[in-house]
Amino acid sequence: MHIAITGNIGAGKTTLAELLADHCGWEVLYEAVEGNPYLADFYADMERWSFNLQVYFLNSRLTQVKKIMSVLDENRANARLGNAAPARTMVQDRTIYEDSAIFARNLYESGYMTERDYRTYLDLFNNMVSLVHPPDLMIYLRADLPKLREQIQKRGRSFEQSISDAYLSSLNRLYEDFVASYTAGELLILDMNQLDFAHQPADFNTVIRQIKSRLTVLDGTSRGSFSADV
Ligand SMILES: Nc1ncnc2c1ncn2[C@@H]1O[C@H](COP(=O)(O)OP(=O)(O)OP(=O)(O)O)[C@@H](O)[C@H]1O
Repeated sequence: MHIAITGNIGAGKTTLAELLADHCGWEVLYEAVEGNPYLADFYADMERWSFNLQVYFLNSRLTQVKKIMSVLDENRANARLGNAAPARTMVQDRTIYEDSAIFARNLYESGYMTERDYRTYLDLFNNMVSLVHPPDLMIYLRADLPKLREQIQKRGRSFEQSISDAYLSSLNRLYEDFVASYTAGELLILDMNQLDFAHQPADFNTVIRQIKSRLTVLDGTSRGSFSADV
């Protein structure tokens, strides 16, 4: 099973992924911030570094997807052979779809990426995404601006403190568009303005119940596909 957590900067994806790993024994593929050679430069000068960062993220996301595909292949082979090994569930902290439909699109629409670079990026994205299966379940963490701000401040990464309200709001608008038209797989929306699963066990139980009920309806459903246009 492949589960993805999607949402704006500071929405709580990493926290949820960690809790799911602890509670359900699922394996998480995190978005590596340490070691990202462009992120700090990008926040200091988006126009200069937008294309470089997007290519970097595309590649790292494809690496994750290849790992997930190999685990799912292994699950299927074990099931075919009647092997008793339990099927592994992989949790992905942000998807390749968000890089294109939200971050790259926002940079292009805000004038931080040229049309030439954006078209090249989309060609690369569409080529890559044709090899990718959507997750079985996508969990969208919806959070308003004050919530995102609070989280970004609390975690205190220095290069993220310069992120503007306008940037976060544009991303939120694109996230809402993305989720409204997402039909490639099962989708669960969690309202992070109301839920505090990191500190309230009752909230975490509610989330777990909702995830489990979505997973039970998955049997027998077919998967969709995804591509992007300028
Ligand atoms: N395609 C992208 N383009 C620009 N910035 C990106 C892209 N993907 C990720 N980022 C940035 O990389 C950093 C990743 O941080 P992290 O993995 O902690 O995620 P996050 O979005 O802050 O999630 P959360 O707080 O919900 O766990 C953030 O600053 C995020 O905005």
